[in-house]
Amino acid sequence: MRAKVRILDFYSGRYSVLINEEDAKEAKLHPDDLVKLEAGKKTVYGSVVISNLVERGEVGVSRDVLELHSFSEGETVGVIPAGTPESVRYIKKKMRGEKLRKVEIEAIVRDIVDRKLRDIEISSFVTSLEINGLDMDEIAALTIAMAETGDMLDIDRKPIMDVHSIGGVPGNKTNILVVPIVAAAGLTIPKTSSRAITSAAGTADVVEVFANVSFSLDEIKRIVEKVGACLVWGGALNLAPADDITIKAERALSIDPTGLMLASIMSKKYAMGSQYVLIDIPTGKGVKVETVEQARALARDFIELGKRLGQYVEVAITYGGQPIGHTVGPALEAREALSALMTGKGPGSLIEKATGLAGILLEMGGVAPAGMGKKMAREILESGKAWEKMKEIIAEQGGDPNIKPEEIPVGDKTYTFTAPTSGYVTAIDNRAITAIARAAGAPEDKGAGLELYVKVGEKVKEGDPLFTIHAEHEARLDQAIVLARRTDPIRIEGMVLQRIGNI
Ligand SMILES: O=P(O)(O)OC[C@H]1O[C@H](OP(=O)(O)O)[C@H](O)[C@@H]1O
Ligand SMILES: O=c1cc[nH]c(=O)[nH]1
Repeated sequence: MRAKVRILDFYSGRYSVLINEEDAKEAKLHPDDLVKLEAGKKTVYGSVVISNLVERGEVGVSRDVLELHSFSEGETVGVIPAGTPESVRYIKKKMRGEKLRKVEIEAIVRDIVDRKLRDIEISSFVTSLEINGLDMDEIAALTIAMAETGDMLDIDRKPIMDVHSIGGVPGNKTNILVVPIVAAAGLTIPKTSSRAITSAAGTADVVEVFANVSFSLDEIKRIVEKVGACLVWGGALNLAPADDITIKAERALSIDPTGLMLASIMSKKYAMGSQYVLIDIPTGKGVKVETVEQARALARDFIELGKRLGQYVEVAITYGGQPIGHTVGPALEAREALSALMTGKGPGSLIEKATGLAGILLEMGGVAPAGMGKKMAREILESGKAWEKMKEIIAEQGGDPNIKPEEIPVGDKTYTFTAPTSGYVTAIDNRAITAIARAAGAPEDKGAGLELYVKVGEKVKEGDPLFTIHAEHEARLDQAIVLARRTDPIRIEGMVLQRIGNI
């Protein structure tokens, strides 16, 4: 059928195409059927919503659809039932645990990018990868398909360095320090990050507190050519565009299937033209990788995938047994990261990890002799050169380089938990900390999160503060308090852990 476009002022979080009830009956269209809107050479896919909000002969498009193509009011378009895409058959094949061929993976990625696959099918794909996994041939095919369905950055500088964490550990603002340290040493590092996947704040969510993170590829090229670095959100670019779409499904399920994680990270690095890549694998209880053996196996996969893509990859297995630094949540983490850059001082875990990772990159990039990278990274941080570089990045990304970290607003609805007894902190539950920060509203509410006052091994007295929850709304604070009471995320014990009787 042909119909006139009516622009409807709503976002539905999906690509909604409204069809009048009578028209739908005649065209045998049902709710959630996939339809193709054809306007000249441009084709857009969306899901049918049957509604008399539109007249007969009209097709209503939501604001989401307009993001794919700027239809004009009254424009005549073809509305064509699209049927089930062939790629759904391949998703089912993966559900049965079968290996996918390269062409099948390419078809799935193309259909994700073209929005031919709906949320339910994308969630099924992500779930099938969580359950049945991918082998290295499939991962390489997925990585290349994800990169090649988008744009590629071409920066005329060498070497191009990059760093990426697999995430999972709460408070991981580390790369906000690593990038300016490495760039201050004269290396080029165009860093893209995703938003939170399983955590309460991805690096892009944190940087967005004090600078813009959404740029076009041309703008990124300009920023990186000028200051040697950026800290931007990969999802804003047409860079590996399937990534941000699958991440939405992952975030909703709070899962990050290993094969998809490899492809997600490495497709972004490939598309940015990165030649030397450092991968951070936080390892410990309650994060994505719990044992050093698992971390080593994953490291080998990253290195092998890098070889197939023509990239030199090194991996750092880092301690992830408790949160990094003392803050969790976008604004609180932004305060901590900026203050560490500004003063060269901060929590041991943050400084130690950031200078350790930056040091490896300085050695990989050939500006520090072997074994001297960490020392050089620390000098760059303590001398204020990293902060000067960070100010340049902030200014280029539209933020205020004179920002005062302590003035960044954080959630003013607060509640502090105290030690119920004297003893030692024997464990901090990563998963519970993340869940509490998310219950408080992070990452969407930038001011929500947690401030932690203790680390594992520290001695506390009864009544000492353990952590404060920050929220922007009372209701979210209440939810977070209930969860914190239920999960008891900081374990305090005396030196005698258990008494075993003589029976
Ligand atoms: O912890 P979760 O949310 O699972 O993982 C997502 C985070 O991990 C990576 O960190 P980085 O950008 O390398 O610093 C991603 O880009 C993102 O910021
Ligand atoms: O960018 C990232 C980081 C972690 N996991 C992913 O899937 N992508």
